[in-house]
Amino acid sequence: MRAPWAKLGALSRKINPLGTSNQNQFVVDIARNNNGDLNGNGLGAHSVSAALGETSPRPTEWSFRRCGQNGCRSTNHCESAGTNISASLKNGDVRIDVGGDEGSDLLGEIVMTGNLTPQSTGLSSKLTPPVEVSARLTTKTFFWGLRHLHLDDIVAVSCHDGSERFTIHSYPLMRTRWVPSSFGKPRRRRKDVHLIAPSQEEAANWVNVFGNYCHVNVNKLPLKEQKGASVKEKVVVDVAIKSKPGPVMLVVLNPRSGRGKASKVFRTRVQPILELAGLTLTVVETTHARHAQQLAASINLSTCADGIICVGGDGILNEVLNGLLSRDDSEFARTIPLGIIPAGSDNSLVWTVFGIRDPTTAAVAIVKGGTISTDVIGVEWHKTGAVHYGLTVAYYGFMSDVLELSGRYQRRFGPLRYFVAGALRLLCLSHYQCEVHYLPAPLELESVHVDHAADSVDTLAQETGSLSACSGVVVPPRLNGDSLTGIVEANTEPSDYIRGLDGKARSISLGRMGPCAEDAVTVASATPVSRARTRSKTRSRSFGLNAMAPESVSRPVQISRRGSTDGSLDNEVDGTKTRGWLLDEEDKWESRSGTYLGIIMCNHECKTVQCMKTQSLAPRAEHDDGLVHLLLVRDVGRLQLIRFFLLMQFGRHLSLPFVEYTKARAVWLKPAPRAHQGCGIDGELLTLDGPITTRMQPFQCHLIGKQQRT
Ligand SMILES: Nc1ncnc2c1ncn2[C@@H]1O[C@H](COP(=O)(O)OP(=O)(O)OP(=O)(O)O)[C@@H](O)[C@H]1O
Repeated sequence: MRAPWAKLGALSRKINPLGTSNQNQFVVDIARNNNGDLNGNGLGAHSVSAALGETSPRPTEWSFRRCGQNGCRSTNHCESAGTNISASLKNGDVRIDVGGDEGSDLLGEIVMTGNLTPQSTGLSSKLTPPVEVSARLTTKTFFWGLRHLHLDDIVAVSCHDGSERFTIHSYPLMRTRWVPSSFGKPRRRRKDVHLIAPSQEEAANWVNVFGNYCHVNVNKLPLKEQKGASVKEKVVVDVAIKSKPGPVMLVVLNPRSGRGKASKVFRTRVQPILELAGLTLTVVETTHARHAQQLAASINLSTCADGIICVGGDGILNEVLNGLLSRDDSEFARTIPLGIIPAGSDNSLVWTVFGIRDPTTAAVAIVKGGTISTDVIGVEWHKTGAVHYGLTVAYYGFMSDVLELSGRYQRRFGPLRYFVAGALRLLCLSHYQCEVHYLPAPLELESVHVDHAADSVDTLAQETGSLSACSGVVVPPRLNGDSLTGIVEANTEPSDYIRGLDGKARSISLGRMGPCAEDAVTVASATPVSRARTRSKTRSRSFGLNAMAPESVSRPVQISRRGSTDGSLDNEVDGTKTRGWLLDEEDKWESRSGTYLGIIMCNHECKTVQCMKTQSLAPRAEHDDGLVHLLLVRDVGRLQLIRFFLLMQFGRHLSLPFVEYTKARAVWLKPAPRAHQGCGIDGELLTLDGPITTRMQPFQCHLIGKQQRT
């Protein structure tokens, strides 16, 4: 692990405005400790010289200012991080405020300082007697002597009432010692730091302060630690140790996911972390497909109000989400945060949104808390009005065929089943005829989505009124009637930007496409006259022998809308009454028909754990941008399909001439009658027995954890 001093050294070199190599000309502001002792900050004279490089001479002149602020008189407690000591090395040019800058990601603000004796374990405890070192806890890191731990890696502190000992439990990233650093990846491993405070009160103080950042286990010191430790007779100390009860969560575990080792992974690597951090868990192992959905649909939510942890792949999370959203109290159910422990095959969501691919890191992230809100896509079956929700991707074509076949190889090949099924499907490649219509995202939505990433979609929907309410997308609150006109204009002539293609890529694609490509990429203009007739005519042509022939497809359906009592709108589509999906702003819909290899609707980037780090299905997508990222892959044969998947490993497949990429607000899809009828949503296989519409939902789902620091 790289020492922060090294970071500081790098920073000080970076910001030297004179560009000189003379490191003496710096003034370093060091957050003080109340002993007036620089060592107390973990930045002693040794550290400062280390920060400034080995060539720096030792500081010759130091000036100290004592704190004394806010009645700070404790011998080992100081919160006045703003008070600094200037350690003048020479005539200074640059100030580095080590203590005060939260954004610098260096050391954070000081919370507590003091002296502690680390207790070494094993052989080293016999060779080296314990030595008292200065310790410091900041808002980001805990330092003791020349060692440190990031607070994000600390999951709990254990102590005994009336003992001066306490133990910090952490899971930092560590390299295997005997493996050279250029090989092998650092992994999270448990590291317990046993410390002895000078007195019981000080130990209680330390534990209470740590309690603000992690769980406190009282009277649960590890047995190893208690052995030989002088746990004194319980005495009443002035400072009581505060320990809050941990969250109560439900764990839904799919024992069949991935290689079928989810149970083992959970018991050995995840459960110990969650229990150490004080979580009260109810573990349910699924016994059959849809078990998780039934469970989430029927469980008493008060038993898992703090969250539901899904152990498995994207499929099990999808089941839980759909179960929650199918409840009568779905408004409340969808506020329950969902945690993910990646033990499945793809684990696309947790890898893309959190940058997590191993169960230990995921468990630590859940323990540390926080949530990330992510969009939810809803796929509605027009015939029945049923809606299936997803968090990752919905697809039709080659990928859904592969998904269907891969089910047969789950036991034999585990996560590799997708490759096996993919290779087999490639050998006997099918052709997928379908009709697609989509509502492109307005330019404004594309450019402002980042501003609204933090806002709740619900709030925005309320602020923006009918447009967002109807289409289920986030519309910037500043849009008024005038700017809506702008959207209409922007959509009547879709720009390259709207289609997600830069000018160069677009011209290259068009150049390479030739007449055949033009056929499939036909943009329908607004044709309000005799819609119903045009539609039936179009359909008969779309699925005819020459499906790639140039054609302009008109609106897919005849819609009539009625307001309903609950404020939503009913639609009548081809005589079938459906609710909630609206082909609003009909004149803006664009249409495609023909033979495709894939129609892919992404909710986020859709990275896959099994592939390269650079792999991304929709490189421009964000998990909270309120848009469906649509990829249309035309039927171009095996070699081009292989090329597509190879370039996807580097996120460069969008520049292929047979790939059309669009940011959309809604997508209407209908496979040809005799075409393949399978559709995949987050790895769940569903049957298409008619047209479906995919669109963003006006609410988000909350995932437990925060993005991992790189
Ligand atoms: N006990 C079980 N037996 C058989 N199937 C199950 C069981 N529990 C869940 N399933 C089904 O297994 C499917 C796949 O589960 P999951 O997504 O967790 O694993 P995965 O497919 O390996 O991972 P990924 O979706 O990331 O590729 C789910 O759709 C679910 O319906």
